[in-house]
Amino acid sequence: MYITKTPVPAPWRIEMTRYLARRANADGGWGLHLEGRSTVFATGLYYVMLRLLGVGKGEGLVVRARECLLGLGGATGMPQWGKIWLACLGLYKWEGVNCVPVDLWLLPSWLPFHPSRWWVQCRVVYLPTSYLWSNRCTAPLDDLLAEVREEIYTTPYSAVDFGRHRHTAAPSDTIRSVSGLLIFLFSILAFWCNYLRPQWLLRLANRRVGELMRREERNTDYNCLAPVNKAFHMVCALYEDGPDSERLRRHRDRLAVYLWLGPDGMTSGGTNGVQLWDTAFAVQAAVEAGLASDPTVRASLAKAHHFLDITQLRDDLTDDPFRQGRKGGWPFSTRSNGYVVSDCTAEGLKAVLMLQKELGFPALVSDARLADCVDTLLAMQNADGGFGSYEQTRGSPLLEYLNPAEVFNDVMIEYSYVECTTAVLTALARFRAHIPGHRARDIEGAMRRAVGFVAARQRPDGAWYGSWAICFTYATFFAVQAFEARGLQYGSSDEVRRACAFLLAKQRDDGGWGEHYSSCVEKRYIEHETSQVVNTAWAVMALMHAGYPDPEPVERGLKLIADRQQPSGEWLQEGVEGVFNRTCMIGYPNYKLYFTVMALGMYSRMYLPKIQNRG
Ligand SMILES: CC(C)=CCC[C@@H](C)[C@H]1CC[C@@]2(C)C3=C(CC[C@]12C)[C@@]1(C)CC[C@H](O)C(C)(C)[C@@H]1CC3
Repeated sequence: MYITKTPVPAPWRIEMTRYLARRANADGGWGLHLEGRSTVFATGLYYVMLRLLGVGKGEGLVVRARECLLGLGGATGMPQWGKIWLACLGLYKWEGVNCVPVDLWLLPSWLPFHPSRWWVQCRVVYLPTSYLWSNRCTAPLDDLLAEVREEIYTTPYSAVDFGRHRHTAAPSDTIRSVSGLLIFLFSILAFWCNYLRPQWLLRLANRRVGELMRREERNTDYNCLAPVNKAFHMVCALYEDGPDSERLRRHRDRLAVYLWLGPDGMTSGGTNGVQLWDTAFAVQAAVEAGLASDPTVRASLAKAHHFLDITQLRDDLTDDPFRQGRKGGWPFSTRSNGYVVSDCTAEGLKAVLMLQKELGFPALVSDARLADCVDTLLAMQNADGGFGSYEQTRGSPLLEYLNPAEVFNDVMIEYSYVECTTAVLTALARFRAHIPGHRARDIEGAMRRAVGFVAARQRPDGAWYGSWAICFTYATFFAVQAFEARGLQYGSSDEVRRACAFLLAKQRDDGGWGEHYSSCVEKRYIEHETSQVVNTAWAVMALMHAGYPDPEPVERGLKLIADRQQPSGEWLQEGVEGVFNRTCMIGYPNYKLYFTVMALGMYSRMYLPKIQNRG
């Protein structure tokens, strides 16, 4: 907003500053995520943000943040993604940013390292940043920027030798080191970009990148895939189309979709919301708990049903060869986001099937549209039998050697995930039970290969590693459902028995489960200081899906969940729930509301009748 001279409304300034003040660590800095220790990446960018929001150099929040930043070595240690922003603002020189050449997008797509083969979240970030880097887009220096320049380094700005800091990343920020191969390639590419590449080729590549960017904007109603590429696109729109352009105006109109005003102030979400995902699970929880006969809940389910109907993606994109087929699928948030996600599609499909085929809701979504959904899912399966997030895997894991980001691991290509795979498998099973005539053999084959993938991913200790929430309890909750969908439970499957043994070994004296987010980072089960209702809900549901014969551990877990429910009906916020890229945590504040209800409901459906029969 600062670069494009988009005024920040006064309430936003106040609330964003309040958010940063409430979320600052004791050392004055901020981390990569809500609970993380301070890094140069976060502290440096938030420092600059506070200053641009008008907070004075001498104010406490800013003074403490500056001390923290300089204590961590100053902004030269910023990872590449942060350096790009500083360079756009003229607070860092482009010669100190490793190259992101636009030329990449002119290469033929059969090349094994072509950007179309990268994970879409990564690809969409390097598209606009290639434009910004290759054209050295820099905001004009003004008084404020000139001041801030002098505040973020341990030496005066003029004394920083930026060219020497291309590969510098502070120890606090280095989750992975950039490969020697890439450092070598960077120097060749920099030479090409700086000295050899003819101007006409730069113009051609700029035009190509511009077309691809406009396509992304058009296809997402100017939201773009996520806030990271959205912000870069908005700056590109200024440089390509000018300050008064229609394109920039449309970007401005779509800023607020990412902003979230909560009790701590205003922040940005990782997406334009969690609408489809939360709706699909809330529906499943209500159905699981047998609440659909309650008139209030039924009215709310009817509205959810309408939302599921209007959020389904109804067509494939004809103008974008890089995009996965999406007809009949569901996105994570809203239809305007437009990107199909395998497990969002699966959970959406399950919710619609429950409502329409099991509870007698009207057929808003026709069988033909449900069949489109299944076709799209089947086309997303990977060669290893698993399912990725947005697309089929298109490149080799060797591409990780070309990952230029210091802060994110395993982001270069799509991988198969246990959670996504199970979600799809269970959705296919439910679909086949209701519509047995559509591609029954393909579905059977896909299910067989999917469960094979899940089985192969089980760890020797019986658990599965979770990629999208914390962590082993989450993935194990999914994985046992994959076996259940194939008729395999405690009595018939060794894998399921080992999964139960793992979970039982982690149950705590108070009956709950509590997993700390560092499980994701360190890839081993790490206890939280306290039991967590969300982990507990996943663990007891896993035991129930597994058909674990003894209800006692399940009951003890549910007792903890019930005891923590507030008189208002809600559960209070506990530790952060989600994760991406192994290291970055992300909140899912509704998990504590619907997974708890789902667990309680599942028990009342499965066990209570048996107990009542026993008298
Ligand atoms: C690269 C950066 C920092 C971009 C912004 C963050 C995005 C990459 C994150 C934010 C939310 C996020 C974790 C999400 C997902 C992918 C990565 C996202 C979009 C997906 C869709 C992957 C599949 C998962 O099963 C699930 C559906 C839970 C999540 C939802 C949120």
